[in-house]
Amino acid sequence: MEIIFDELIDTYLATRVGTVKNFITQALSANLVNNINALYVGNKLLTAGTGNNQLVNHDKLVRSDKIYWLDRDHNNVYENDFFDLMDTFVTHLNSSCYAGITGYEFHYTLYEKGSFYKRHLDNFKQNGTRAFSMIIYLNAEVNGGALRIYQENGSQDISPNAGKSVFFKSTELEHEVLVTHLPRMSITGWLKIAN
Ligand SMILES: O=C(O)CCC(=O)C(=O)O
Ligand SMILES: [Fe+2]
Repeated sequence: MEIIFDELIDTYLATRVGTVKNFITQALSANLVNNINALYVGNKLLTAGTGNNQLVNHDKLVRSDKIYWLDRDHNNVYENDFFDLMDTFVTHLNSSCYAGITGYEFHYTLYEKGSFYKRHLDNFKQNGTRAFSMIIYLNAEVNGGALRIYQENGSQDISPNAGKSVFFKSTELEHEVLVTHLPRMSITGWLKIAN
């Protein structure tokens, strides 16, 4: 596991965008997909908003994904496997990079066919507890839906394949999700620092 964590951290340090394949196993990915499908059928997924907590706009021109927050209290074995993995990663990140992460939040995300998320920044420095953005992709099959990351010297497209994780500083990099031509599933989250 440490090798995978280090690849994510090293690619982040080298290029400001960390990526690694097989951050989670294909088996865990498939089980998390099943969870999203059950949430979808049970009508539990919420329309995602933009902006801060005081003012959440459900602006379908900006983003059209649907979300559901993970929680250990759900007592779902796969959700807890995911949290266990994240706890190990955060411990490793804090001890190897003094990152000072004190918490996190993660939601399941479903982009239905035709959905997208326009160019944005995940956090503005003023109210910043979201230090790092992290996405773990779950799709066995991908068609469209790349994550496009903008840097000064151009942009980079990342294909959202099952097991892959992406990691970058939330205040630093603008990015967007291109239109997906298949349902696109992921876990999206933020590693937080104390305010
Ligand atoms: O799913 C992705 O690739 C990125 C999602 C994203 O940018 C966000 O939820 O803020
Ligand atoms: Fe984002």
